[in-house]
Amino acid sequence: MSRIKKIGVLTSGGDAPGMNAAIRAVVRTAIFNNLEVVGVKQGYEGLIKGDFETMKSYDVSNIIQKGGTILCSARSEEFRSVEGRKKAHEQMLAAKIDALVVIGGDGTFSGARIFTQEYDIPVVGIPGTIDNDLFGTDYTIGFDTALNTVIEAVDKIRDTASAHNRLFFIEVMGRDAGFLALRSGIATGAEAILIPERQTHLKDLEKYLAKGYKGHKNSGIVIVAEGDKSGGAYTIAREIEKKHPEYDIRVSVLGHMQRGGSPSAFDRVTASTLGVAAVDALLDDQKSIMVGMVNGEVSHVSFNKTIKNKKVVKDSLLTLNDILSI
Ligand SMILES: Nc1ncnc2c1ncn2[C@@H]1O[C@H](COP(=O)(O)OP(=O)(O)O)[C@@H](O)[C@H]1O
Ligand SMILES: O=P(O)(O)OC[C@H]1O[C@](O)(COP(=O)(O)O)[C@@H](O)[C@@H]1O
Ligand SMILES: [Mg+2]
Repeated sequence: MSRIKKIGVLTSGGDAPGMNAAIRAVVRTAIFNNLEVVGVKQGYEGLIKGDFETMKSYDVSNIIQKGGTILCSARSEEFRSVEGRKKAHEQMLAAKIDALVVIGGDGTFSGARIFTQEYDIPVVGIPGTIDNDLFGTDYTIGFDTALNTVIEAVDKIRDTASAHNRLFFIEVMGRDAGFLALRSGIATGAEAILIPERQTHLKDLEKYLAKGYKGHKNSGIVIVAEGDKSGGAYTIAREIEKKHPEYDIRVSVLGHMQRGGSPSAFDRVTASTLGVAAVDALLDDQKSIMVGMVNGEVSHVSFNKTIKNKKVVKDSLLTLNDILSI
């Protein structure tokens, strides 16, 4: 029999579509198992301030389809300090919260790992980030929705690019990760994809463009991940413009619209599955783990493993785009 009676749930880091579906699943699974559940507002900031709200089943009605997070999210500087985490622990003791479900990305889990090393509190993580950059899960909640949002935007840009015979550099999110750029590039038939995990030389990019955009096509799309080493879409566009004044170049930075919107069916189902799995794991006395999806099944990966290992970008996908973009 688990000793856990009351759990807290929070969302942290960049928000992602499907976080609400995960909150709903955590709250309802906890109640189903006769646990009390409190929502912690604004991620670790709320934990430090004791910003807690008891949640009932009806508090999570009508949220499965909503983007953002009803609990709000934050990037908390204070939680990075020993004092900040001490305050968070004191607030948890005062509210009699025995365990936590944290929904977020790699940073959120790094914070959770340190917290569980300092204090003996069971914490289970649910991967929620549009970046899909977590080792130990094929998908993170929000990635599929963001991907579809990017695709819709790029398709529209392609229409106007074709009408004017233009070359567009489109910047998508991903400070450290190129998964969104890579998949959206393939799905929109981009002429080139630039991601942080690979160095693309200007000469190679010029070659692609000479073959594709200036070869026989009436438009060109280069997808640039925010964190690409070339310095972002504007920088790389300027470099190409200097060498090729004959190209008609435009830049579009998609920005935070990529993080909003109603979650896709895939993200809703993944979020629901992982929300249930997270509470089940706590009831099973597991701690310091992330629940994820591998080959369609729920996986359990230690925070240590998911933090220390880097999810690998498949070379085969880059090769595939090289073949298809000629
Ligand atoms: N090394 C760390 N120690 C303590 N807390 C951390 C650490 N790294 C991240 N965090 C906490 O997790 C929060 C979310 O991390 P961040 O990287 O912004 O987003 P994500 O979880 O989506 O990757 C940070 O604002 C911070 O409060
Ligand atoms: O909203 P902010 O603070 O500008 O952060 C932007 C970053 O957040 C993300 O959207 C999501 O990153 P995290 O999930 O790691 O928080 C990145 O793709 C992007 O680089
Ligand atoms: Mg992150």
